Amino acid sequence: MESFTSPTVTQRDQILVEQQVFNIFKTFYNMPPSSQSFMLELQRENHVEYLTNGLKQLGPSFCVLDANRPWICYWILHSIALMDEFVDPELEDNTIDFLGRCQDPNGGYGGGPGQMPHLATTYAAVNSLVTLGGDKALSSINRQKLYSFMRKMKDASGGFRMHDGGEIDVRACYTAISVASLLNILDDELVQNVGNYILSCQTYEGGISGEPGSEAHGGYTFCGLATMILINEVDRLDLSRLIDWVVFQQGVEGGFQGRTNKLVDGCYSFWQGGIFALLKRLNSTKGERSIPLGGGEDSDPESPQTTASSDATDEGLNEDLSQGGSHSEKADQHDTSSRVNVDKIDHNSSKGHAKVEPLFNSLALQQYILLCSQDLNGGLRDKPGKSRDHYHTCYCLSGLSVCQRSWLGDEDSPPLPRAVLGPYSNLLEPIHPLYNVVLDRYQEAEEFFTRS
Ligand SMILES: CC(C)=CCC/C(C)=C/CC/C(C)=C/COP(=O)(O)OP(=O)(O)O
Ligand SMILES: [Zn+2]
Repeated sequence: MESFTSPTVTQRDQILVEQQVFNIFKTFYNMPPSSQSFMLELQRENHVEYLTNGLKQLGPSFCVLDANRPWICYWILHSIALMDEFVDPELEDNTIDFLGRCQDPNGGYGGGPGQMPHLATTYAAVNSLVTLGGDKALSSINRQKLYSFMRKMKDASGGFRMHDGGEIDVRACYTAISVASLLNILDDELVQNVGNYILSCQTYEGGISGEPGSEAHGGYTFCGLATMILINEVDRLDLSRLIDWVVFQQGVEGGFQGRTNKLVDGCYSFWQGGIFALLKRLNSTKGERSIPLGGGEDSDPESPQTTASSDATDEGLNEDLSQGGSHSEKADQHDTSSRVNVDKIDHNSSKGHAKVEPLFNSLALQQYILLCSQDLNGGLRDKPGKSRDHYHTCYCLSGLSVCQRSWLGDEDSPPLPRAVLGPYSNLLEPIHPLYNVVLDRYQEAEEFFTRS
């Protein structure tokens, strides 16, 4: 992965994007209601066609982004799953076989058949197989070898290397810990000192950088926060400053920027939006941790004020960007007693949820995704003027799913229609925010890897 070298944007770049976006909004608001409904509609059929065509091209002759083919599988399969669609059985079979050929005999997955195993493509391949689901896909993963690959990637400092001789960064920590957790092979050896590494990457701004001394960035903040939750050390982070940082990354356009003074981009709908989904669920984790989020003094999950409200309030949905009241208190001491991931976010429990108000403007983000990032012919993009691609399609849709549920206290009930911008048919499948896989696919995998 390249280091971030693109310069801070000039005021002119910023004004140009704002103008472009506001022109889109102006045109939209001047349209008759029937055309407005069309503009806000998720063009499911076109997206599925664009994605399915992409998947069909993944053969030996597919050379574009050659070292990224498991990623292309994941971006496409996850996007299709978010829309509750399926790929046909032959294509599914071919994809499982293809990923099998990317699996290294000594564990882990490379960017294509015969390529050196890499933690990022391992994460993409595993998430792809979990998304496909079923015995053939899930049992194709050699978990024993994968575990030994991960041990080889573990550095004495506690961090992980992306590949043999590769860079150590927060991405590597997240991809290793996420995969190990999902496959039920996470243990003390893998976890050791990861928390210290992530902690050393939280910057003065409150967000998390890719490596110590770099700039806070949404992609790394998501990775760092998810990792800390998975290893049960989240309360070591300064969550209050992290929240302050992330709420200020939402632009006037409604979309998120990845870092301070940069342009908004559709993919941060998930990298930044997913952070809110993680924070929202911290109060519903099993165990003793309870972090008050936007509920101020209502930190007791059993108290009447904080008992889950299964729906959003009218007042709340009409509010503009809600930045919440008091944020988290740092716990006095972190609990490392439970190294293995017993403290996962519990999506099956409807008990103990704090009253939820999003800490970001969920409707404004949905508007940015649908009006500015959506290519009506299929696929989603960074911003107006850019081309659609599978990466942005995946992360815009993942962000949209997060937005649609950002008011839900009880994840088991469907969102209110007014929490979903555009027609209710825009509603996407829920994801597990720690792994970014569709929730029911995660549940199938969890069950499979618990018993096998
Ligand atoms: C699981 C996994 C591998 C996660 C990776 C998360 C991550 C770091 C995402 C951001 C990657 C990206 C394309 C940054 C753009 O930097 P830029 O400088 O071109 O753009 P900017 O101006 O928006 O910062
Ligand atoms: Zn992007």
